Amino acid sequence: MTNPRYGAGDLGPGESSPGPSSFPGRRPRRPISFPGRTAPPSRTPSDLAVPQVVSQPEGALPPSDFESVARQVFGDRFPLAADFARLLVTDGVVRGLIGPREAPRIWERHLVNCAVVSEMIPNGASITDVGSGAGLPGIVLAVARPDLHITLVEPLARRTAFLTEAVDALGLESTITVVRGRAEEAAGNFRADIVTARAVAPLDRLAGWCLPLTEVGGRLLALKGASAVDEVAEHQAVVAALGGGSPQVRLCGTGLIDPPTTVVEIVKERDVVPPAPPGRNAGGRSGGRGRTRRG
Ligand SMILES: C[S@@+](CC[C@H](N)C(=O)[O-])C[C@H]1O[C@@H](n2cnc3c(N)ncnc32)[C@H](O)[C@@H]1O
Repeated sequence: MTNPRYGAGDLGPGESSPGPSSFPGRRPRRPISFPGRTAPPSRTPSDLAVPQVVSQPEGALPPSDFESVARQVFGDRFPLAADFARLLVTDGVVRGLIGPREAPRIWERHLVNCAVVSEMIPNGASITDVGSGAGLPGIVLAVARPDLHITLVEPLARRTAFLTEAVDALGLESTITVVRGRAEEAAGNFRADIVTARAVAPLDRLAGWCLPLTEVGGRLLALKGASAVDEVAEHQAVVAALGGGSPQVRLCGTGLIDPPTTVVEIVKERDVVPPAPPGRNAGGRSGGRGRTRRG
């Protein structure tokens, strides 16, 4: 079973470590096909007399007892959500981005679980999704909310290739940008009203990566599992030192999904100059406690 703290994406065999950062993102192109949506085979007149049943891979459509919830959450974008689901349970599984056991629960545990977070996102907001993996929650939010402008930050080439192909296949090029790199390397390159992250890192590390990418007055929305309350208690002093306000635990999708999605919301109150990495102190030797500000 997937650890909710670390999410659906698995660092499986063959995962490469990130190469040099690539800001802005590369967009390798390789077409993704949609099983069940590809051109039908040529038919003979006798074929036409027999109703064709197109079989769907497991998870491509929501379970019947969950379909009304999925339709309610995605509205008229439900068919696009189904395209993404199909992609995740086919290419996503084959390419090791989604565990095969996630397919039957892809809608409830992943798609709808992420989409309900849009309750907390105002119209037209800019979003940076850190550690998108297979596009959770970034692509899901773009599917549910065409008004958003979303940047997906992901260091692993195998995953950015999938993300880029998925964005193209879903026709989301005008609202999503894929950036290959680590969040901490992206600081200074761009900022967003809201930074999302799901199952990426403990809250202290996450705040250190994400608050520099957040506009002052903007928010970090960290999708967490049952650990949320403990993480807030453990890390709120670090969050404050990083310029964040008091972290609040919110629930999204209450009455729709059980359990609702737990989100730790942190308002960025001020900019903080990050400490220098070890070995970069003024004397050029390791062991320094912080950066010397010049000028
Ligand atoms: C467990 S996966 C979660 C993926 C996705 N958010 C989900 O919920 O399924 C963690 C992701 O964070 C990415 N990641 C790890 N360190 C990162 C960093 N410093 N900056 C950005 N992404 C990072 C990993 O490459 C991986 O795709």
